Amino acid sequence: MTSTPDPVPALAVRGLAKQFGRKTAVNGISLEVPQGSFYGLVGPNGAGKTTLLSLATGLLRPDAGSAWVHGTDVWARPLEAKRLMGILPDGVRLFDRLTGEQLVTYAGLLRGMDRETAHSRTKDLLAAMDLAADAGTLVVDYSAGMTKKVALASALIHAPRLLVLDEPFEAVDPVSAANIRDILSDYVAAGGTVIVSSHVMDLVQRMCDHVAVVAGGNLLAAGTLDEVRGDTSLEDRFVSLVGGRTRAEGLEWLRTF
Ligand SMILES: Nc1ncnc2c1ncn2[C@@H]1O[C@H](COP(=O)(O)OP(=O)(O)OP(=O)(O)O)[C@@H](O)[C@H]1O
Repeated sequence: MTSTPDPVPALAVRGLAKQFGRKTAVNGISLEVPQGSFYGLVGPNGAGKTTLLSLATGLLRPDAGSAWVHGTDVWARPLEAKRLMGILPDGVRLFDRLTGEQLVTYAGLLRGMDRETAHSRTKDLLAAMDLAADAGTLVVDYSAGMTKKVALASALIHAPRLLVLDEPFEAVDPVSAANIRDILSDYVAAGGTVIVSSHVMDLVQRMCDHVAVVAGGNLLAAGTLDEVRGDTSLEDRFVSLVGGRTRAEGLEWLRTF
């Protein structure tokens, strides 16, 4: 017996747009993220990646457009949609006067988990993130990379079907990053879907099977990794799509010694 693939994308967005004053951060983007994909979102600084992910996950209200998670309208049925998602937002404040252990457990309790399950999953997650020794430390005293990891643990605790991770590897050491990559790969192999935004092309190229390139609030390319990069590297394709390579003219004063 052959099973037919589920045609409902893990995330679908149509015509998402957001303006901040006169700045168009996201300029009517439509995109589909297939179930079971490891999807990379890349773009230069200020491209609109964080804004796009915030609009798509219900953190920021769009001026126009819609988003669906596994067919559930994010803005019409937010509770249902959020139950399906684990989100690692960029730069959002955590309850940092809790210890790492309290914060992750609290995330589980907020998701309606019983205390025992929340405790045991917290223990597993802190060990997987190499934070077990700092479980009792206040999050405010964590380093940037430790904070990123504890936020990721909080996003994973309810075993969501879709993980949306904004710059998950920023400030994370290479050993922890490799451990996190393994966790995410296993999660995708088990049928979960991951969306990561990243500036690190090499990482996206090694980890992701799909990629979207965003610049100036527009979607420049999207598809499987091979469709987007063609026969070049993702980095070369990115530079040719986005442009912006400049010679350091006007900085002659920096070479006067
Ligand atoms: N709250 C805000 N108020 C005003 N402008 C904003 C706000 N958030 C984002 N912007 C602007 O929208 C544009 C897109 O920003 P966004 O943070 O989405 O980019 P990004 O691709 O995530 O960038 P980076 O890779 O540097 O994190 C930028 O020009 C930014 O200055």
